[in-house]
Amino acid sequence: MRLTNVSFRYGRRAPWVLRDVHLELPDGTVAEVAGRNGAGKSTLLRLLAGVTRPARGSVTGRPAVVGYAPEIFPTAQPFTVSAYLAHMAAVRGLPASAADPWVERLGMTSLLDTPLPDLSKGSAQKVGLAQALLASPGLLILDEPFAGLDRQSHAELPLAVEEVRAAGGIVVVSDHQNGLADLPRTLHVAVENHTAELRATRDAAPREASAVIEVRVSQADTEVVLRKLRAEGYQADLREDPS
Ligand SMILES: Nc1ncnc2c1ncn2[C@@H]1O[C@H](COP(=O)(O)OP(=O)(O)OP(=O)(O)O)[C@@H](O)[C@H]1O
Repeated sequence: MRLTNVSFRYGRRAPWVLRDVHLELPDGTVAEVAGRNGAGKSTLLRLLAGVTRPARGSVTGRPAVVGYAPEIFPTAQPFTVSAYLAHMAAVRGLPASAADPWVERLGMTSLLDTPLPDLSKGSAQKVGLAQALLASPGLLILDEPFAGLDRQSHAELPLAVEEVRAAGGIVVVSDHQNGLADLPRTLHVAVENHTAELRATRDAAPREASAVIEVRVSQADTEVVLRKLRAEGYQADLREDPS
């Protein structure tokens, strides 16, 4: 996906927020967007997501399915959580059950009958994440996704990000909370002086000397065990049973 000469301002006489941005994001990458407050991170994320169109320049190669979770989820909508997620699935031509795995992984089952305006900030954040993830996006844009999240969803989100990346997708995240610090192969995008630039790749912090432990589990438990280990920050891989 590529931004070519992209410029944007909020109104014809407003100052430019971004000018002549050139940015290339290869498939299968996670890009972390950083910059001071007001630098234009959220604006860049909206341009990438296609929610906002550039005043000048072009965005090409955007994957067909885009999931976008804004910094603040708009709760002033006349839906319960389940009705909202079913609606968002239907908009994407999917059955309501498409949201089920995310309802479970983000620990939202008890919220399903809650009207959106009654949600706490953290719960609203989860609904925003679930609607962004439910269609298996090829481009996932997350604006400060860790703010206000509880422990379960805080642990689950890096796994979700890694799944999108591993499937060849692009993930772009602004993340003051550093919730993705352990993910390898993260690109770093600096937003400053009205532009956005790729900086050196930040690899995950080098690990201390490591060891491999073999754990045998029943076929049915593999997904659960892998997820738990990864949530704890371990590198866990599935190996065919040679016996
Ligand atoms: N809807 C809007 N109308 C007018 N100006 C806006 C609008 N949204 C953002 N801006 C302005 O554009 C600039 C960039 O804002 P943006 O929200 O993209 O920055 P940010 O880096 O995400 O900031 P923060 O870290 O505080 O979230 C700021 O000067 C902001 O005031």
